[in-house]
Amino acid sequence: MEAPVVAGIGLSEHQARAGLAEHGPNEIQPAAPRSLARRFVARLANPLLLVLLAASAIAALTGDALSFGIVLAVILASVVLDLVQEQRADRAIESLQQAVALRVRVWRDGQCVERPAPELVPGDLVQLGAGSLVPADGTVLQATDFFVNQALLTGEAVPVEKHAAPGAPAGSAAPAEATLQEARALFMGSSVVSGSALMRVDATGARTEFGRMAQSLRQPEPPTEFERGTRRFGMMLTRATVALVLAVLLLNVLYQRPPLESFLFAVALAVGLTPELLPMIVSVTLARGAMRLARSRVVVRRLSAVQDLGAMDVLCTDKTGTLTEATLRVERAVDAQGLDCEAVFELAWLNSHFESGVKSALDDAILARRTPGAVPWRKLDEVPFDFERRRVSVLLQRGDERLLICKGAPEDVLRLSAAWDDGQAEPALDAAARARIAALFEAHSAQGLRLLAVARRRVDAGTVDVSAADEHDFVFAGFVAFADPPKASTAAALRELHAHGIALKIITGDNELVTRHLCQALGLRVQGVLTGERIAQLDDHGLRAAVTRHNLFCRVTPEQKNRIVLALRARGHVVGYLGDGANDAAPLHSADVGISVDGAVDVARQAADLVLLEHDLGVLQQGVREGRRTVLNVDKYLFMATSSNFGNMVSMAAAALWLPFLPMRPAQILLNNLLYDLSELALPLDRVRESEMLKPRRWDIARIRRFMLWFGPLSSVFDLAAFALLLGVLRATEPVFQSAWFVQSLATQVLVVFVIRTPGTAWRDRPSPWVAAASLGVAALALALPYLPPGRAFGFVPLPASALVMVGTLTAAYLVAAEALKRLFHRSAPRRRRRRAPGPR
Ligand SMILES: Nc1ncnc2c1ncn2[C@@H]1O[C@H](COP(=O)(O)OP(=O)(O)OP(=O)(O)O)[C@@H](O)[C@H]1O
Ligand SMILES: [Mg+2]
Repeated sequence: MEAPVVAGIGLSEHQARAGLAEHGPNEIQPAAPRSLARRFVARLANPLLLVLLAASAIAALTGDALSFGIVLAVILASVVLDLVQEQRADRAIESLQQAVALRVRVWRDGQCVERPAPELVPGDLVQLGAGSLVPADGTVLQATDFFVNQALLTGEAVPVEKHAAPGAPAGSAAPAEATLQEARALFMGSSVVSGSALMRVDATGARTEFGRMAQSLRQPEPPTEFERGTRRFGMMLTRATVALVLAVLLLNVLYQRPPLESFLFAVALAVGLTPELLPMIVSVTLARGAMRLARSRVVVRRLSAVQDLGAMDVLCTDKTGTLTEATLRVERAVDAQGLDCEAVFELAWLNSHFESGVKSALDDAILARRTPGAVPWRKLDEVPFDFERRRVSVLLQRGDERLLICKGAPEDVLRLSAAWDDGQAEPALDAAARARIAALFEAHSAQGLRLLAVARRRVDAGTVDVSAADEHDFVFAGFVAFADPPKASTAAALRELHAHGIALKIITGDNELVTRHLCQALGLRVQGVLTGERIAQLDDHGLRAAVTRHNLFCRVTPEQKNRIVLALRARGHVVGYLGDGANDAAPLHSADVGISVDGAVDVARQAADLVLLEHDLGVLQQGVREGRRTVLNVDKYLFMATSSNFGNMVSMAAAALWLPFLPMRPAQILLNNLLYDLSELALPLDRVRESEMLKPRRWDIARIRRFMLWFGPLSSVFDLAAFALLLGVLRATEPVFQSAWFVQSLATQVLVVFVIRTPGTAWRDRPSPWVAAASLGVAALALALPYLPPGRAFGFVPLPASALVMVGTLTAAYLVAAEALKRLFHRSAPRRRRRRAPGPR
């Protein structure tokens, strides 16, 4: 149906629902709804499990129905365990993310309402204003001074003006091939720089230009360091597993063991080796971190950002509203001679009043100082603000009089001025006058006052529109000075970040003097200042060399902000970026962790991984700690998986060769594995040592590999001792051997957590009660199983006293040895190069 053009009508909710059913949600890659059933199937599609199922089904056919039943039950139990945990975490996160999803103002049933962007359908009428993201492809129906940035599609950062095509029948369909240059065509992914417009949605989701482009490029987000690490680790174990299984199979065939049982044994070993809980442990720890952060009103939009936050060692931030109060105050308005002057303020006020771009904190302060009365001026046109020009001009009319008023960064406005206003006349702006004005600017800046310069020019009565080319030969009027005090909480928050090993860099569009003053107020040591001018002369290589030495970047353009972040990343830093403006969108996106605030413009908020709902930097430090906790707890899991668990499986494979029977039956191995997994469920809840929290925590696969090489053999030594004692001294029968070995293997695997979980002394560093309960509980269960009826089903028999003593002694000895080895391990840790973090004195 044809959408009516009149704002105030739009689609009805009924039509919108029908449209949604027809066209689907307005999303580029609609997240496939992952039902529990589908996840379940996906999990079962693990080739290892399938092979195991098939093999035990064959075993069932040959008469061993019980072991098939057990295998099936154990597999189901572990898959369900995993799924339920993951599903719960996902739910909680999703509901959090709803809170910061992109919302649009759309006309429904004759009223302008706010709706999530995915609910838009073709035909919807959408209201756009400065700072909005264009949520779909469409046509401009009405516009006032409406400029958009289409850089995402064209790569060109200069804002282009869009308007309803003159004479075009309102509401007519968009041409089939709407080109980007077309003045009334709007495209998803562009952002509104200034002005306002009513837009009719023509295409949504994957059918938009942006959707098509995304489809053809289809660049999945590059995996984070953490994801790469876990994947590589998984590969490493998989390779080890495959080699082991093949070797066991081959040798069993050589020894002419029963092929089916050998095969089942090998596959069960492989299942035991796979850290199948790793994805769940990672997502549950991350989700827990995210939920804790939510309590401090921080919304995590990308879950793995929590971990990146823990790894972050450099935080870049812009200045206004993040380090300083969100609201500024006009201190004074002065003329070119430094005298208080209301006329200067009046010009600034007119400029802010008529400007239609994103109202910055500076505009808010100007507008707040005076209550608007009747304004004799009428606005004709505007050259909107952008962060490259750093100024905004409006063209006003009063009777025959036409005035172009410009306000912006003092250096630039001064450069564009040819004369100055001394109250009576307009003398030329000679070198002496320029020097005087520059000195005035510096004197104010050095007191921490932010200055905007104001200038004007009379233009011919015939002029109705202006562009950036008209911004010249101004008459310099004066300055408006703003107080931009640091937030009360900032200094403490920065000290905390510093104590946590994070270097701070300020990247601002503002000038050096003001920024230095702020640093002083915050007690931040200035290591070096790099200005936008200087950065423009550096190539990427030069910038890379410079970024680490400087911690203040002033008068930089949005593109330079991005270059700085990329240079820091290229130097191997894990970079966080905190910002709220349209000029922060690109660096927010390219940083490892983009952090924005709730009041930020849409582009910035949507580019961020984390959104702070509360304007308090203190929560950042809490986020950092959550991130580090995650990495540390995931490390514990991996240390566990690579020490006893891995060692036990390897020993079993080796033992299978010279034992007259299997060291454990396939079903017993699976049960062993399931119980071991159970004991680890509480790991995400574990405490971590304070000393461990104070350094950035990066994924360190080399360290885990080293750990494996130290602890794997230790475990094997004790395993082989057990085998030798059981067989040689205790003369154990097959069921006794298997029962005893089951108990010992499980006890060592689960109890070693108390040793591994801390680099300190095991008994001085208390674990979370959950972890303690889970480990002790599983160890007790293992001990009890041979005496319980279900244990019989698995082929366990009660242990003779001698076997019990042996198991107890060996387990205790193993734990003591592990504790000793751990100290050596942590003491011998290769020292990482230390980076000096600039920060508070
Ligand atoms: N509304 C405005 N009108 C005129 N000039 C402006 C306006 N907003 C910003 N400017 C100019 O552009 C410069 C850069 O803008 P802004 O300070 O917002 O950049 P930023 O990099 O986000 O810095 P900050 O750290 O202060 O947030 C300002 O220092 C000021 O000179
Ligand atoms: Mg800013």
